[in-house]
Amino acid sequence: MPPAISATGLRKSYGDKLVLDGIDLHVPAGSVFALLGPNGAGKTTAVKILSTLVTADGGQARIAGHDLATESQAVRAAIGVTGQFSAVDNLITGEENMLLMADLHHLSRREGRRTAAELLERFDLADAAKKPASTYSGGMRRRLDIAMTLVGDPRIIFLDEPTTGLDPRSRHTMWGIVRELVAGGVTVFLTTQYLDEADDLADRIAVLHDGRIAAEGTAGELKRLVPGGHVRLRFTDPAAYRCAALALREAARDDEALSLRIPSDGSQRELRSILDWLDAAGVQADELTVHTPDLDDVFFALTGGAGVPHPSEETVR
Ligand SMILES: Nc1ncnc2c1ncn2[C@@H]1O[C@H](COP(=O)(O)OP(=O)(O)OP(=O)(O)O)[C@@H](O)[C@H]1O
Repeated sequence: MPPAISATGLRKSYGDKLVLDGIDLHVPAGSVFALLGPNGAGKTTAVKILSTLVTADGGQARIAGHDLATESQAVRAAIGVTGQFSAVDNLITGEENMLLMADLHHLSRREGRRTAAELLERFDLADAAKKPASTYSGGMRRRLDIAMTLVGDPRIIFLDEPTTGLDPRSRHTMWGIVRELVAGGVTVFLTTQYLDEADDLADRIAVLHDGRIAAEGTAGELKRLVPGGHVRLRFTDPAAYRCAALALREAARDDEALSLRIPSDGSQRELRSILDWLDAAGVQADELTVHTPDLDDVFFALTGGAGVPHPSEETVR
């Protein structure tokens, strides 16, 4: 099977603003690929190019085995796109939107009704089917958008920031939808600004920064790129803290918080040696936290941003 997407050297400028400065992408069929980047990084531009909506200034790409430049019709037939440039018409009902899509795909009236009903049901929109799309919540609208895309039974789906602006429950619903699509053999190319989303959903992740792919790999591979693993010991007794700080010379001190940060890969061996040392010195730490690098570390290391708080720490008391 050809890769779902393979692109080399994609370039795009708007006026004198260089948005994509030669990016390579390779997405195996049946996988989830996340293009990760902050606002304005060029994610939407990449999606628009790969889905034939915008022409690249340079580079080549094949989508589902078809050349993007010379076989754009075949590319269009193989893909579905949903995202910031949503296809949902707010003035008509969810069902009417679906039937319009069915018409566009030349389904018979009967087939169109059946497909529409099936998809509306699948995306939990059956109850709202007869209401105008303008009354839908953000989550419902995204679900309708995806349902409309699926009318054409695409093998590759582009989801441009599928969860931006959604509440946590709708985000998780959307993640479930992506997993279902992939279980059905669809390839998903998604863009996101959320590290947890890429971590959770994607087989491979590319970080877009300054118009280039700053790094690409599995979440695990990316996390191994950056240092940042450490063990943090927290004390409530200032004397115990001082005693530990004097002995553990490699530790970074935070005198105010009475905490020590020791570089560590978080392995059992290293944890044991820290605990052994504490025991031998008769020092009692009140809290021990193991921090392994997460995608935040990767992202900020690659894009030069400042650190952010880490919700993924595991605390042992
Ligand atoms: N049609 C256009 N004309 C001029 N500039 C554009 C056009 N489309 C995008 N840009 C610019 O290109 C840059 C990348 O935009 P793009 O929408 O691809 O970013 P993005 O990563 O998808 O960000 P966002 O999350 O905000 O959508 C931005 O600076 C944007 O202002």
